Amino acid sequence: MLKLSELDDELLWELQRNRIIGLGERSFRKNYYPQLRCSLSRLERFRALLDCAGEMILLVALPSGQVIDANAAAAELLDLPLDGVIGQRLDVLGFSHAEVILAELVGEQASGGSPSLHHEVALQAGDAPRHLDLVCRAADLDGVLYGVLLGRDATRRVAAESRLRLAARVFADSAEGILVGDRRGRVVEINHAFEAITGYARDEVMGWPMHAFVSSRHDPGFFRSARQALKADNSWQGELWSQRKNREIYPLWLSLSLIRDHRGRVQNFVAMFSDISERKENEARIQHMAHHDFLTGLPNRFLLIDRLTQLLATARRDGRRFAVLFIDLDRFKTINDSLGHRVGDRLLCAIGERLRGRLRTSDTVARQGGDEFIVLLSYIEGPTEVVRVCNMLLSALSEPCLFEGHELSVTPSIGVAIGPDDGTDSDTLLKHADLAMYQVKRRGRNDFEFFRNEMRVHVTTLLQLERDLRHAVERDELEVFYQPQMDLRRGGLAAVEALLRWHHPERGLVLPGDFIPLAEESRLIVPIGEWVLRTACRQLAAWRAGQWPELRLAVNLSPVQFQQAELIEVVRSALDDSGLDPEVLELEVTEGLLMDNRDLTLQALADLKAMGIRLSIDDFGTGYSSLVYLKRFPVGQLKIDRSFVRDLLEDRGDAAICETIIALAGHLDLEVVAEGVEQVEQLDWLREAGCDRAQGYLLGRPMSVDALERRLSGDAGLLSLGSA
Ligand SMILES: Nc1nc2c(ncn2[C@@H]2O[C@@H]3COP(=O)(O)O[C@H]4[C@@H](O)[C@H](n5cnc6c(=O)[nH]c(N)nc65)O[C@@H]4COP(=O)(O)O[C@H]3[C@H]2O)c(=O)[nH]1
Repeated sequence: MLKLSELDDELLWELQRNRIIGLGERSFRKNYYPQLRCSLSRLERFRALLDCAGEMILLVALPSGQVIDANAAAAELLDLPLDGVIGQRLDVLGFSHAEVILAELVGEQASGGSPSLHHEVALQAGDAPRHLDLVCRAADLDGVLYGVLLGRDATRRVAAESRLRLAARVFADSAEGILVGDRRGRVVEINHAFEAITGYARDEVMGWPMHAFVSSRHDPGFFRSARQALKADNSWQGELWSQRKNREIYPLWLSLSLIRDHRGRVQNFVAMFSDISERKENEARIQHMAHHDFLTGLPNRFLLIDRLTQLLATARRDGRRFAVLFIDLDRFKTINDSLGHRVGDRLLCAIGERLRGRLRTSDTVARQGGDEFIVLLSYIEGPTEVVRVCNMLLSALSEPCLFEGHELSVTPSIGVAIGPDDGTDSDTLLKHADLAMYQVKRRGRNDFEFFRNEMRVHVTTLLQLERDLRHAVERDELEVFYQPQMDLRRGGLAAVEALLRWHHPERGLVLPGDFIPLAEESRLIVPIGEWVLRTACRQLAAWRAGQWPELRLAVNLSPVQFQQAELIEVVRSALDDSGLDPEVLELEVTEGLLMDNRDLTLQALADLKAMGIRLSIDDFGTGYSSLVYLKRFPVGQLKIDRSFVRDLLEDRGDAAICETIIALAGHLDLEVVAEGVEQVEQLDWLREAGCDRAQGYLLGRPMSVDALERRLSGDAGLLSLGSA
């Protein structure tokens, strides 16, 4: 629409003149023209006024909502030229709920009232949506109904409100506790999490000083440094001890910030914090686990080394001595193997408790693993003090413990090293205490010994022996000897037991007792055991093909060999290679192995049975046997330990044990072999008692192949004895 102000005077005149029909020129000029001129000017001023208004003004037809007129602010707000606004309907111009507004205006007018209606509408004008605060009113102009809409851009306010709402939501729902303080640090607002963490309700704490929540554990220096950081950076973060309403002290992680006004004056404090007690507990638990033995809860090797290092440092500084006690439990393995790991574990815990209970709190009791404990006696006055402690521990640890109906007792072997005299670093001290302990074991256990320098020589020898053993197979230094077993029922040679010998280049013949434990410890027994089995199977096949077609073979298997997944494959392949029938092979295992509940062992025992191999229990009667195991496992033979055979003629107890084992085997349909038969009388006694086989020096020592063949083919051989 053309504005009146834009028309030049002449044109305006023409226009007005044409409109005024029937008035004479003169009369018009005289009577109406000044009046008209005045009205037009007013109209023009009014128009300019509307256009100057910052608010949008729309005149819309009702009920259609078509814009009849609009001011400049409307065009600007709608982001359209004015003539793009006029003539358009409100909904087309992007007004949300235009229909509702129009209906309300019509309704209001119809009901006789015409109050202003307030609406907040969204306006989809241009790219960015805007918001308007609308004041609407219906107006009847000369009988025609119009709507007058005054609108103010509320986009910024709506956005600010929405931001505020969001902030309020975040504040309320935050899992972190939030406290807002005024410029003097008095609480003016808290959120729900604050209430949940501290136990205080909102109303209780309003106006409290913020420092009321900090525990008195902190010294003034702590607050000083926090204040300095706040001053410099407007924020501070750190760990803090706080106190809940129930007086519980707990750790929290706090972020404190300052809010300043435009002149830089502190207006508010905002404290955001989270309860980190759980995290701290977890950290402490992990820390504890990393430094303590899982089973006994005692310090582990890491912590032990740490304490040992500290003792060494103080010893260097102030010259005080301390003692390292290396404690190993005698024959613990037998208990573990025979009664199971559960009983073994409980015994270890009981020993740990006893050690802890008998020593000073300043001393360290650690578990190295297995049945080894280490005690650090800090600051000792002299050797007599250590002797007194060792004697006390010897008697305390050997007191019996009662578990699940078993009365168990173990004795300790204790090796002592004095720091820093016997070593200036932790490794050396531990090694020397270990060496001393080893000497106790060799001397017969259940005692203590101080480290001496000569002990080192012995250990070096052992290490050398282990090194040599590694090469023994490839250097062809090993040999299988065979010891005959006599059939006591029919006479004659029933079987041979394969027994390993080592021809050491410097030491000469080394017996198994001196190297099998080393081989087991280093797991060298696995390849060596395989070599023995293959060699013995080949030899048996040769003998069976020749002079002794009925001969059987007994081979020792170490528990360590049962820990290799390939054991069954190795046995099968040794049999296949030699062409032997599995029934002729007897594998000797210890009683303890049957009590080993490890899957690998149980599976291997079952597989051996399935193959048809006979299992023989070596040294029967010396371990913690349970008859249940004899039933449960595919045992075919018991070997009476030679300690019972040795004195059976003199000792009624030993004779009774031999009789009982023979009777037991009879009932369970097992074969019995008596070991260590050295006298003809023993042999006769065993035969009388119903023992199936005998083995011992009387019938032949373990021998090389040649020696055995010579011995058994001679007149004084086993056969002649057997027929005696
Ligand atoms: N005093 C006395 N002793 C007798 C008599 N008859 C036999 N012996 C000895 O008793 C041991 C019997 O073997 P073991 O109980 O299986 O005990 C064996 C066995 O447990 C182990 N061993 C030997 N060879 C092997 C092997 O190839 N593998 C494994 N894993 N262990 C083996 O070493 C142990 C000791 O073997 P050796 O020194 O050969 O000792 C042999 C044998 O020489 C006797 O009448 N009187």
